[in-house]
Amino acid sequence: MEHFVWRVLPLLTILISLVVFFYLQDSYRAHLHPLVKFPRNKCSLLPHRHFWITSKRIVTPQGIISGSVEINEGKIISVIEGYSKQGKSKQEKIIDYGDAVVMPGLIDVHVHLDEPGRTAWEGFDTGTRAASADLLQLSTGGVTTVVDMPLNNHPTTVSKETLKLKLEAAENKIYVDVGFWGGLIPENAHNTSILEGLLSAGVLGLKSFMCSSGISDFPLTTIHHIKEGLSVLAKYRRPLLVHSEIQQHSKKHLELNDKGGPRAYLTYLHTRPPSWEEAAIKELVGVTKDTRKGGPLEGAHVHIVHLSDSSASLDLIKEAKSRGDSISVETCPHYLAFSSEEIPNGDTRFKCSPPIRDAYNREKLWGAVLEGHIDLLSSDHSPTVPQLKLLEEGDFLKAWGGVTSLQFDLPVTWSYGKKHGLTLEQLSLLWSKKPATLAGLESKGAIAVGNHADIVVWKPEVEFDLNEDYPVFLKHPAGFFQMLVSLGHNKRWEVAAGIGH
Ligand SMILES: NC(=O)NC(NC(N)=O)C(=O)[O-]
Ligand SMILES: [Zn+2]
Ligand SMILES: [Zn+2]
Repeated sequence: MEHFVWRVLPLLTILISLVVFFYLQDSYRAHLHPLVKFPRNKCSLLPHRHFWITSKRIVTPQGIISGSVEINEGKIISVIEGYSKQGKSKQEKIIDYGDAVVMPGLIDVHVHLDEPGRTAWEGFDTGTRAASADLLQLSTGGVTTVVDMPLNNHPTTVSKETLKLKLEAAENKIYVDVGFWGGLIPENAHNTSILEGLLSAGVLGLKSFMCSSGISDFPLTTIHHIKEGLSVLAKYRRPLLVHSEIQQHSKKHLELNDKGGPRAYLTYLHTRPPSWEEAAIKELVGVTKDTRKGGPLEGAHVHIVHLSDSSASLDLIKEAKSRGDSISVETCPHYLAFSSEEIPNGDTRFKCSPPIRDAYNREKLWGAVLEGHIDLLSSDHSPTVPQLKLLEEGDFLKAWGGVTSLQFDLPVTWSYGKKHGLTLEQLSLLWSKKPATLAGLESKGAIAVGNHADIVVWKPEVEFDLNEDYPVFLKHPAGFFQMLVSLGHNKRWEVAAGIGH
């Protein structure tokens, strides 16, 4: 790859003293949500148990305030506007962050950590370390909770027994709080006791694919399986997350006769047109009508993961919402950052499903994010071992689909978002409040009294250099930042940044 002169990027800088508070969630409803907990003793940045943090920009549900947040034993016990140090005895621990932004930690509800079974792909240790990132190294991070997907790990998490294997694998290997989705597959869709076993063992909801997942022990479900799953989910008032693509008849000749062949990104793009997403979402909204108040599936919720099509598919979701269906949708930073026109032939790091579409589609996705039609953001961090990405051959049709991005959720969203007018309040809704609501994590997602003190402190206006020794904690660093630089996105921002080099 051509060597770029590394430029300052208007990516946000995480304060050197950035502090992310992780605390044991003792009171967590363990019987329902076995959130695997970040051990307190590992959080050495702030050894205080009772302290105040002050800032001129604290993002709260009531807006941005200048004031203080009081924290005791990992819980927020007061949020005071217009706080002043007067009256505080000197031994009280007050950490003043000036005008840095204090906001709820990010909650990434779509992460594939691949453990047990495929730890070589990621694993709890590197994945959750990247989520929090080693903040003292001026890195990124800011993710205080991740919810792990039931596939790419082996065995897949499709029963209370396999959930137990996951919990055991995660113990003492995590740097942030971790929740879990269970898997809905044909084998358990009609077995109410297996699904109830999963849900009462504490998964936060279920996940299914309407097309091939690329993983043999996680087969696709039809709308009939989905209806069965939703009838159990209604009882627990939990969501079903759906990979919403249904394979349409593929014009084989088109795929391979595209002038670029399998190395051309367009060849891959043409194999998964928006009609795949539209077909799946059309079937789903035919079922979500029953989730309305008083409907036979009231209490169940359908969440469309990683939407890429900003046209017909999004229109179907908007219509369903307007009719009162219990449905929500996410998109991911890679759909908001990149466009098909700029993806180099052979660079299979950009392969994911549904595919990254053109710039017009990306701008429409941004519009939907800013207008609130897209409820939340997630990374869909779906890494694999380098050899399965086929980076040498660059065969988009055979390479593993999935983007490596977990460590970069915040800087990438903000750096592109601020150019589209994204506000800090919107950022906090998209990455904290709404994901907490989807996952049923009532004590997370906002800086509010009684909530967990999961907090990220950062400075949106400051920039940092992106260079080869940038600390990437993911197991396979060929991830987002390298993709950004390989497309020269830094050059475009250089002017915007207006910073000398
Ligand atoms: N098995 C996977 O992780 N697949 C993932 N792959 C992508 N998104 O390309 C996904 O989330 O669908
Ligand atoms: Zn998916
Ligand atoms: Zn995924």
